[in-house]
Amino acid sequence: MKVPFTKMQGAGNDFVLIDNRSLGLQLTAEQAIRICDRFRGVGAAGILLWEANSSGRADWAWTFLQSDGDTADMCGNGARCFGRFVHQCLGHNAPFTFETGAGVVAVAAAPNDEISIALPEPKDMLWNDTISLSTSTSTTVHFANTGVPHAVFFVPDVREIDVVVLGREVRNHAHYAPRGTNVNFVQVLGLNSLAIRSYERGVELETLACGTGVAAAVLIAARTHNFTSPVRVQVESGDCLEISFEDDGSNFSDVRLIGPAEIAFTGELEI
Ligand SMILES: N[C@H](CCC[C@H](N)C(=O)O)C(=O)O
Repeated sequence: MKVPFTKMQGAGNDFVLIDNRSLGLQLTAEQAIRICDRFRGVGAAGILLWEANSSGRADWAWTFLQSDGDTADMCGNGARCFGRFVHQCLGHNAPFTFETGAGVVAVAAAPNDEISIALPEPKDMLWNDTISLSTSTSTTVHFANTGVPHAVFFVPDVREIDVVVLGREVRNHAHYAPRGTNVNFVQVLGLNSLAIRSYERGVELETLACGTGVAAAVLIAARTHNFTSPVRVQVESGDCLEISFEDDGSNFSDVRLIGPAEIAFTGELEI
């Protein structure tokens, strides 16, 4: 079966998008791994399937498969790419909602040809937690689930971090078992300005950007470094992502991720 796809990237986090509204495609883990393979397939961090929503809670739904073949509840950069893809296919830029494993996400066109998404309400936030690592027995770590789980470490210089080695240790740490966590190393550049490098579960490597990780880092910084909305975050690709939010001092709401989402190329998969 020939399946048309669009390869997209948002701040360097890349995805294969498929309009599955009428195809009835159900990809196996092996197929997803093959498609995402950078040598044998298209190459991507994940696959996003655009589907009809059956719950009545949103306009559309997606299925999100990562490059290891597993599913994940949410993806911030993927959601912006999904927004651009749906806009492109429908031929207009009207706001819409879609259902993810983490709840309903709202998409809107933003200035400068960017896309804005409203993330699910953050949960399980924990700051100034400690974890013992091979490099130090008591390291301060913060945590937030912004659709998917994120550990956050503040470091003096993100360039000095071995993201793959340290990220993998934390991702597989007993502290976050059994589901594991994404891991973010964050440098404060100034008030309301961060640089970040992220190790992603499901890709099992550093990626060039992680949108939900950026959101987690910003919300933690609001509590630990008095950050206020909006916050600009420099990601590993060199792009900048923006997070805006409402904060009543104890709860966050209306958390939005704004940034680029671009089509790289289109093609046909043989499935
Ligand atoms: N790249 C994503 C996160 C994917 C989620 C995933 N890596 C996991 O939690 O397993 C983002 O932009 O938010």
